[in-house]
This record gives sequence, structure tokens and C-alpha cells, in this order.
Amino acid sequence: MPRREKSPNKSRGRERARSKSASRTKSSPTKSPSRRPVTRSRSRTPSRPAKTSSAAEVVIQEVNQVAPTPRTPSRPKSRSPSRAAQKETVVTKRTVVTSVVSSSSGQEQAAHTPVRSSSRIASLIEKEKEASYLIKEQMKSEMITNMKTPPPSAPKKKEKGPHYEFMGPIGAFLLIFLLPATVYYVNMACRKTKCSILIVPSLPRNFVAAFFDTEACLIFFGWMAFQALLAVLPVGRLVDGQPLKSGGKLKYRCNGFLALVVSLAGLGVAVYLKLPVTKVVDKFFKLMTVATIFSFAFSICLYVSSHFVSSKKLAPGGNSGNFIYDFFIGRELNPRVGPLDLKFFCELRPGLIGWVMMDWIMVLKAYQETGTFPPNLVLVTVFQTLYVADALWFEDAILTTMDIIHDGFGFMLCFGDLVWVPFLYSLQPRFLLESGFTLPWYCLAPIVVINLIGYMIFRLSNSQKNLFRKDPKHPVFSGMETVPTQTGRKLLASGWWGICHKPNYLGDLIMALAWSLTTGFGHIFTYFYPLYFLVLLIHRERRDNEQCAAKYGASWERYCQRVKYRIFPYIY
Ligand SMILES: NC(=O)C1=CN([C@@H]2O[C@H](COP(=O)(O)OP(=O)(O)OC[C@H]3O[C@@H](n4cnc5c(N)ncnc54)[C@H](OP(=O)(O)O)[C@@H]3O)[C@@H](O)[C@H]2O)C=CC1
Ligand SMILES: CC(C)CCC[C@@H](C)[C@H]1CC=C2C3=C(CC[C@@]21C)[C@@]1(C)CC[C@H](O)C(C)(C)[C@@H]1CC3
Repeated sequence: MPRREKSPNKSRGRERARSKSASRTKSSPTKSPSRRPVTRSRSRTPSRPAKTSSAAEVVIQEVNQVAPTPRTPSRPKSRSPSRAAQKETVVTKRTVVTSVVSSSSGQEQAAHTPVRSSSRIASLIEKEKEASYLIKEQMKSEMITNMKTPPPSAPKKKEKGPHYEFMGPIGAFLLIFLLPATVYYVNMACRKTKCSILIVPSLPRNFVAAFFDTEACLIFFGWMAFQALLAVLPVGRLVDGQPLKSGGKLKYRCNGFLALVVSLAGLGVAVYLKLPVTKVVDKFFKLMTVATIFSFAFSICLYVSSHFVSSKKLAPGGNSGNFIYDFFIGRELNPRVGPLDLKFFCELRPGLIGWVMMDWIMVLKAYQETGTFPPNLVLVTVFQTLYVADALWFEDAILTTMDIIHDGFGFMLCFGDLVWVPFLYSLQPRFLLESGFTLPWYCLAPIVVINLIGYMIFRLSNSQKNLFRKDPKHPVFSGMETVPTQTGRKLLASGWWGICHKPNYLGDLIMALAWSLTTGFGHIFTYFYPLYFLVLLIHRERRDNEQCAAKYGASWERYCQRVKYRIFPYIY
């Protein structure tokens, strides 16, 4: 295949070739098959040694002959950035052209035998059609590449404003107040007898005493310090993060599962020693207030300190220049204090482990109050413990999530990790503790099944993708459909990832539903978690979809054509 230089005229040349090729396909091919250059070029050179090439390549060769790209003779030989970009485009082109949907078993078709029969001709026509499709794909991908790397001579595009998410600064401003208000409202509306949106929470007379005390401060900061200490212990694997914009990779200490075990064991010891651990539940609202104030203060510190780091350390999305928006989304990607990575720590340790601790303390309190272990309270606590234990066992998988790679560490994640997760995700157990609501075993059995199904989908799909990212050549992927991309990475288009774009979200949502089912059907707010989660995951899927479209261009489109549904097969 002749090497071709990229030039501004190239696309036009190829467009011409494409229309010629298309018109050839349209004109009755059986009548004049020998006029097609594919046939001609091969029958003219019968003595050429047989070289295996794909049908698409053959047609590309043919296109090159029909419409040779005008060369730019005076182009300097030195490897300028634009030239490097051109080379990259050539490589991209080849990747996309050679196989669009390939099979890992490597069964790519090779066609280079002289045309002898009409069936052969028909098959070549088929291939030509395919190749013409591939050319289209290639052009799309090229357009995307060109969009990313404009030639130096191209006129400068009008600067676009920052790309905002969450409805921009106004959305961010509203969320900064709405999120804390929601946590308070939902928890205050969930009382002993009812958990309903219709209950307007009444504010206590002595507001400060009801929502704040120094003991709660001590518990909160003691807990944070204890978890931070466990996180920096030189125990557990040191795992490399994803490559950074600034080059290199950060290292992360992964000992989260150990931290969970130590924390739960510590709780066991405290109970054995008859320490007043149920104070934590009694001071639920006070702890929530301390955590909320801390989140605001911490996010302000993060915002201020982000102005003292190099621009390479900033998150791609949180550097818009708008104070409110950047404060909410977070400016710095991976803020660290000594060995402690603040975002990684907050996302997995104090909030997540704190949530499970709170659940078990509620079980203990229920036992102290009633002398029994309410089965549905125990069940939902076991489910949530399994969920958190899973997250910490597969701790390093979080290093590839958009929170760690893409989002900065600002108010959204800070508040989400330290307040939203522990104080809202524990709503069902808190309701069960307060209301004493129970369910018979024949209602609990199907809930166990639903949770297990959800967990299986969540875990197996996450593990399949993680393994595929680590070792795409692993034997389990042989025979599975994949979509190659111009980045060199492939997208898995069968197995769990051939059912819908986010099988892991589907499993997560099924589990969320199972947790709420333990509270029966009488109280809408105990379904707050699955409802909010549905909105969060639909929004998150769309954000990820945008990011993948930007990353993978035409290949992502191809993947979306192959895998039609986003989260719910046959529905959405
Ligand atoms: N409990 C909670 O509150 C929350 C839980 N979660 C859970 O966290 C988990 C991780 O979620 P999240 O990080 O959002 O999303 P994913 O785990 O789905 O990761 C998305 C990334 O995976 C890669 N990818 C997407 N499709 C494919 C494919 N077909 N083949 C190979 N790679 C693909 C892409 O990255 P690349 O190509 O660069 O590898 C993409 O950016 C989920 O299970 C979710 O349910 C998430 C948010 C909140
Ligand atoms: C309050 C806002 C509207 C949104 C806040 C979002 C955060 C609560 C979530 C963003 C991503 C999260 C993840 C988990 C918990 C919730 C947050 C912080 C996660 C740690 C839960 C356990 C999973 O197994 C996981 C895959 C490790 C999750 C990663 C993302």
C-alpha cells in the first residue's frame, strides 16, 4: 500500500474516490465486473507474489490509484508536531480501516485470489461495500483527529467558553445549598412512625444544642484521624494510578479492606468493653452537622490551595475561572498531604466505612432497645456491609473511575463522600431502627435473591472490564467481540458489556432497590436512595458517554451501534 502524505486536499481526493467507488457499486456490477479496478488491478498482475491483505486495504489501494493524493513537495522532512500528528492520522486510518469490529480470535478475512467466478465477484462487491463503509468510518475518525490537532495554517477557531456540567455556575450554586438541605430534610422527615415527603420537619427550639456539640466534633475528628492513620500505614499494596497529564503516575496505598476489618473489630472490642458506642446514633444529627461544616471548610481550603499548584495538576473540568463552579467541581485533580491522597482517602475510607459502622451500631441499639435483632435491619446491614467490603477489596479499581481520573476534588465529592454517603445511604437502617418495622421470612427471601442478582451483575461486569483493561489478551476474551479504537485500546462489545453500556450500573441499581425493599412499601422516603441513584447514574452515564465519545471518536459510535442500550436492556 503506497504511503500517502496527508494534505488538505486529501479528504477531497478521497471524497472523489469514494463517490467513484459508490457509483461503481451502484452501476450494475454483474454487467461489467472487469471494469472495476479491484478486478483489474489484480488480473493485471497475476504473477505478483500473493500477499495477504484485507478487502478493505485492497479497496484503499484501489482508491489511491483512482484518486492519487496531490503531494506537497516542499514539506520539510523534520518531525514537527504537525507532522507527528499526520503520522498519527495515518496510523489511525490503518487501524480503523483494517478492522472495525474485530474478533479477539483474530479471524480476519483475507482476500487476494484472482476473480474467477461470479460468486467471487459478488463477494468482492460485498467487500467493496464494506470497504466503502470503512472509508466513511475512517474519514469520521480523521475528522475527529483533525478537530483535535488543527493544522498550523488553519485559522484559529473562535474560543469556546468553558464546558460546564451540572447546568454551570447557577446549577453549582443551587446544589451547594440543595445537597445539605436534602440530607437534613430527608433524615428529619424520616421519623419513628413515618418516613414521608409530606412530613415537614419541625425545627427544635434550641437549634444549636440540637444540631451541634463538642463531643460530636471529637468523635468526627477522632474518626477522621483514625482512618487517616490506617490509610498511611505501610501495609498493603502500592498501586500505580493512571498516567497523569503532567507525566508519570501516582502511587496509591491500597489497604482499605484491612481498614474496614480493623474498624469493625474495634467496634466489637468497644461493645465487649461496654463502651457507650450507641452515642454515635444518638448524635446522628450533630455528627451530620460537624461533617457538613467540615466539608465546606475543607472544600474552601482545597479551592485556595489549588491556586498554588502547577496548572498541570488541575482537573480538566474544574478550571473554568468561575469561582462558584470551580469550588463545586474541584480544581485540583489529586491533592495530597504527604503520603495521603485526599480524594482517594475521602472517597473510600471515612464516609464509606463510617456508613457501615453506623449501620452496625444501629443493629446494636435495636438489640439494646428490644432484646432482639430485627431480621430486616440485620439483612440490610449485611447487604450494605457486603457492598462496602467489595469496594474496599477491589480498591484499586477506583483508580480508573472518572472521579479519580477526571473530576477535581471540590465540594461535590467532599460533601458526597463525607456527608451524603454516610448520612443518607444509611437511611433504610435508621428507619428500621426508629420504626421497628419488620418483615416475615417469606418476604425477606426474595429480597435476598434480588440483592444477590444485583451483586452478581455488578461484580461480574466490573471484574470483566477491569480484567479486560489489565489484560485484553486474556483467554477469556478470545472469541469475544471488541471494537478497536485509534488510541490502541479496545472496547469490549460482548459479554456483560455487549448487553448494555453500563451493566455495572444496572447491578448497582438492583441492589439499591433490594435495600429499600427491606422497609416495605409504606414509606416513600425509604426509596430515596434508589430514586436518587437512578438520577445520579443516568447523569453519570451521560457524562461518561460524552467523555468516551471525545476519547474514542468514531469507534465509540461504532460501539454504540453495536450495543444499543445504555443501562436497561430493551428499555433505555
Ligand atoms: N454507590 C454509589 O453511590 C456509586 C457507585 N458507582 C459505581 O461505581 C462503579 C464504577 O462506575 P464508573 O466509574 O462511573 O463507570 P465504569 O466502571 O463503567 O467506567 C467507565 C469507563 O470504563 C471504560 N469503558 C466503558 N465501556 C467500556 C467497554 N465496553 N469496554 C471497555 N472499557 C469500557 C471507559 O474508560 P477507558 O476506556 O478509559 O478505560 C469508561 O470511561 C459502577 O459499578 C457504579 O455502579 C458509581 C457512582 C456512585
Ligand atoms: C451528592 C452529589 C449529588 C453526588 C455525590 C456523588 C458521590 C456520593 C458518589 C460519586 C461516586 C461515588 C462512588 C462511590 C460512593 C459514592 C460516590 C462517592 C463508591 C465508592 C461506592 C462503592 C462502589 O463499589 C465504588 C465503585 C467503589 C464507588 C465509586 C464511586
